[in-house]
Amino acid sequence: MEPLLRLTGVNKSFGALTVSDNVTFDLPKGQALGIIGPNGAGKSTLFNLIGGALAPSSGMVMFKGQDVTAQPASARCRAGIARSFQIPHPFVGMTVFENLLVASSFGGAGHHDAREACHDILERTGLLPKANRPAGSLTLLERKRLELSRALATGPELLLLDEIAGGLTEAECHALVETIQAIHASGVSIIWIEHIVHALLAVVDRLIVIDFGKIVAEGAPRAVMADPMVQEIYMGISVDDQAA
Ligand SMILES: Nc1ncnc2c1ncn2[C@@H]1O[C@H](COP(=O)(O)OP(=O)(O)OP(=O)(O)O)[C@@H](O)[C@H]1O
Repeated sequence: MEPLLRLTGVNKSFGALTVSDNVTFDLPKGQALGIIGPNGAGKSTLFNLIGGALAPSSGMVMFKGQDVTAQPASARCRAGIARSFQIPHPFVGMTVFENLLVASSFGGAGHHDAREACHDILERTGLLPKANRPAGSLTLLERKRLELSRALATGPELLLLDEIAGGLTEAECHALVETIQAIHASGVSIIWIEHIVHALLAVVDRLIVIDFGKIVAEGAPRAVMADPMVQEIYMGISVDDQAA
């Protein structure tokens, strides 16, 4: 079966710095994929390349069997790729509901009734009680939920989540994980970059590790995390320390 997303030999450099190094992987429809790696490894850049904020130096991005490599972010959003950003930047002077209405007008969801669709999304993400509040008055958790809601309002088939659990308390993180699990269960495919590994492992079916722009490990999440090479790269535990 054709994958939902296919990256083939994707390269990106900023001057002499290679931040995406021959990245190749498939995302089957319905999968939740986690991406981890040290700071500066090139994870957010990969989202920029998938979402269309950046064009690769070489390589190909295919979505639903179409070559989208040359398409801008707006076209990829209409095609069904939505993204949440590491630092939420809602329209702070607008209400939560208005923020969703704006997002829904950019996507390809083709909602029969956009207001009803936005209402339903806020109910799913737990933000309905805040629908008429200005986005600028929200707490960090609520802003993260709004970021997620705005991405959902575009009607995505693929949701890219960039460190959405960062900065939350343990209880807030747990609540957000439950929301993301429900979104995944509703049929949305997910790629989630996250440093909070236990949150990631509660959702994803597969894990990719990136270091210096390269995929260095890939597979079943717990097997990948148990790989001594991954522990050395990601957690600073050297293979020698473990042997000692
Ligand atoms: N537009 C740009 N111009 C020049 N360098 C950039 C640009 N965007 C990112 N970089 C550099 O590319 C490297 C990878 O950045 P990226 O944000 O993709 O890493 P990351 O893995 O997401 O890191 P973090 O976990 O800290 O968010 C970093 O060294 C960063 O400084």
